[in-house]
Amino acid sequence: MTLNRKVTLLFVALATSILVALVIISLYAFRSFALTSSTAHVKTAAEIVRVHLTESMINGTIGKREQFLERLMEVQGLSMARVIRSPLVSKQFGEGLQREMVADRIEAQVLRDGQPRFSIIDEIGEPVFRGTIPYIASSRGTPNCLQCHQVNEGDVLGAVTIELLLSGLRKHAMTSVVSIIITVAVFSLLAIVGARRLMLPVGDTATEIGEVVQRALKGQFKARVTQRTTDDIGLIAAHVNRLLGYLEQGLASIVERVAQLTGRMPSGIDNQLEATIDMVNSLADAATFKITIEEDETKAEIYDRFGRLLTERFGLLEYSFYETLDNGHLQVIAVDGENGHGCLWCDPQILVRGERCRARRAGHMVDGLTQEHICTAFVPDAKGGEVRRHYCVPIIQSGVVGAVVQLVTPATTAACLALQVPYILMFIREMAPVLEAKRLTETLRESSLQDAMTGLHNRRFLEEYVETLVATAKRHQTGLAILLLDLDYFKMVNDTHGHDAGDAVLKSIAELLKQNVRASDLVIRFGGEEFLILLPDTDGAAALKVAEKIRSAVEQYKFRIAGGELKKTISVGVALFPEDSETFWQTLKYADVALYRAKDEGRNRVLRFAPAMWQDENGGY
Ligand SMILES: Nc1nc2c(ncn2[C@@H]2O[C@H](COP(=O)(O)OP(=O)(O)OP(=O)(O)O)[C@@H](O)[C@H]2O)c(=O)[nH]1
Repeated sequence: MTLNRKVTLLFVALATSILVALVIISLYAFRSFALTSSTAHVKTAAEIVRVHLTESMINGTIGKREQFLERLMEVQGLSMARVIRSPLVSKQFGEGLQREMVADRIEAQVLRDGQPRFSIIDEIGEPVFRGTIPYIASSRGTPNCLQCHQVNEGDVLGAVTIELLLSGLRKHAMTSVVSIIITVAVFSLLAIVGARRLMLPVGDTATEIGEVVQRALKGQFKARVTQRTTDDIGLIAAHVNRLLGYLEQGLASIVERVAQLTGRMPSGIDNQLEATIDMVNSLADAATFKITIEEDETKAEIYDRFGRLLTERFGLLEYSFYETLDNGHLQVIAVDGENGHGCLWCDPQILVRGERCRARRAGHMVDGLTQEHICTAFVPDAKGGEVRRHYCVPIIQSGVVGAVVQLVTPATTAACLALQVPYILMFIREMAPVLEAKRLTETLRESSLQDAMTGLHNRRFLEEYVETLVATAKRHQTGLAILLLDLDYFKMVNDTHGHDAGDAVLKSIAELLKQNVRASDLVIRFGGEEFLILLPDTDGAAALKVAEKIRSAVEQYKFRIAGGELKKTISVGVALFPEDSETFWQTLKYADVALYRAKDEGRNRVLRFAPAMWQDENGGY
């Protein structure tokens, strides 16, 4: 029920109750008034009759009392007046007139007990007030009753019965009640109309707020509430509109950011807000996923984890992962959660002729969910039973298709997978650079990109990997910290303890450096006793912390050499890409400048590059 209707009903109920109460109170008041005034009138009339009868007795005209009583009947409003004798008076003066005999039970009772009786009787629709009042013998005054009557003080001499017509009084009462009803009804009506006019904007505003909130719950913040008044209700409407505007802008900017990050606008069938929240959650989960796989040791581990994610999070049981080999052939990595499986969902020819794979050839997504026969290499009935559909995603590594993820689903659930594809792509996007890094790392193990003595990456590795590193930092819009480290007075080790001792120290240092950074960070032997550490996704403060941790670890470390132990210190120069320079190599140069400033300032310290250092180095520029 609307607020307006409720208020109307309340007012109608109140007005009706007031009306009923007023009618009851008025009728009761009129009845009380009628009884009181009629009793007084009857008593007065009875006294007049008594006085007249007494006078008539004294004057000897008592025989003409009947005429008096008949004339009395002509008094307006008096319908009956009758005098009756008590047995005591009849005994002294005889029975009297016929009409002076006791006429009914009330008169008999009054003569018996000397108490007056009053009542209202309805005579054929005419309300009548009747009173029967006794005449009691009294010796007070002159003349008095006992002078003529042979009775005792207090005896009942007779009674008078008088009836008054109440129809006039009733008519007045009814007229008054009707006037009250009409007045109250008119005022109530005015009050209801006024209240409805007051409540109308409240009710309408409340209804509109309800509607816009319903829409907001579905992610639609465009609707606004009409501001009908300038009072509190108008203010509520204005506040709700401001809130909606804020939410609309907020959602728009989140949608834009999500679109930037995912390359896709979040679009729910009927709730864009929920779709956006889903995508933001997935982005966060994908970022967590990336952190996890960065710490995985091998590519196989990463593929395995991704396969489990497809099954557990997206309910996808059928899929294939392929990798491009150096000779351009494809290799099956996993099929439906199993490694070492042959080619199942594609023509095995793709393994020896990579171009046969459409995703590998084209370098973009192949949507077999909406375009059923888009790829002829796909085998839709590989497992028998229901025909399958597929969606293939190429993973670009160093500018070429390094791997292909093939998602497979029964044709009946193709639409469902199509809805999940954007979310799966977020995970693939995060996985791609990690896979590439792992791939490079794995290749490195048997390649010349590794320093033979320490097992660390070497300068050549850096030259090959730097492009990917820089692209990832730019895409993620995060800082890449560069730490250039150089052992202090290392020459002395060789000179004092021999070259082998120097080698042992360098190996220990390499281990120490690896232990003090994350698995996803890169430790490179940059020169003889010079090391480079690259910290992705790291800002200046965090980089200085890591550098200080390493410096302190080296300072405290006891290097074992033939014939004993020795202690060394290290100096560290820190620079940040792209904060310090837009090119990686210039940033590295800046780290070098900071390192040699650290050496100048006494060694065994960490120095963050500052532009002033570069100006000092270059004579003020
Ligand atoms: N044992 C050993 N020594 C090396 C290797 N590579 C470089 N060195 C030596 O490291 C020393 C580097 O010395 P310098 O560059 O003069 O500097 P430093 O003695 O470390 O003094 P700082 O000014 O503190 O750097 C040289 O004596 C090199 O021969 C190596 O692979 N093994």
